[in-house]
Amino acid sequence: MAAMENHIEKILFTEKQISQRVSELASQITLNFSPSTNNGGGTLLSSSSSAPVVVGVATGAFLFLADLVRKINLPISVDFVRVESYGSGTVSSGKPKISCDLKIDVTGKHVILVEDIVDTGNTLACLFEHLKSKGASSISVCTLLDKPSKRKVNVELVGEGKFYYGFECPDYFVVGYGLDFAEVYRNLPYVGILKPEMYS
Ligand SMILES: O=P(O)(O)OC[C@H]1O[C@H](OP(=O)(O)OP(=O)(O)O)[C@H](O)[C@@H]1O
Ligand code: HPA
Repeated sequence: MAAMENHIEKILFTEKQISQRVSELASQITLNFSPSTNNGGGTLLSSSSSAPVVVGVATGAFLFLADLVRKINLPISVDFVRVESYGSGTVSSGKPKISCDLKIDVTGKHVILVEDIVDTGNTLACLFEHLKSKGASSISVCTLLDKPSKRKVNVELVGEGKFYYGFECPDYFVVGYGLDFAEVYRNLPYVGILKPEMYS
């Protein structure tokens, strides 16, 4: 067994499960943002409506974003924003800091924020305020993991925005597929829990 795998207590979501779910999410997004598609969810984007700007929240979303956008069949734009609130620990500082802003002007655009995980919701709340102040016409969220048991803040979706999520995450601090502990383990191809001694 490779060295890094020896650090893992349990795999929660396998590479195959993640890949399958990413395809499903990409299909849903493609359908919901296709011009003149009445997708059953009530959204009807006119053919003049521009394709969304997909914004990855660095660093954690980098793998999910890369896999997701390759499966979205729309002429989207891609950008990044960097927000930090966990540092090298497992508890949110409660004060996310935007340390790198978007390059693309999102005024009047549909934005899809791509996250690896929504945990307390602090990061999302901070980004929503930021994107609203920039005049995005709708803000959706697409997160691989949703951890509702830890939620402290809920955001109100903007415009026709929707909340897409891959899996509900149990109440553990998880690593892999972009998620880190102290900047390590992001390159694991699956999501899992570390052995207790690894967190110390
Ligand atoms: O809902 P919350 O409690 O705010 O947690 C979610 C955020 O925490 C992590 O980012 P982090 O600040 O660790 O930075 P990183 O993406 O560089 O790992 C994760 O990537 C999310 O962006
Ligand atoms: O469970 C988690 N793992 C890694 N990073 C995180 N950021 C918020 N929650 C988590």
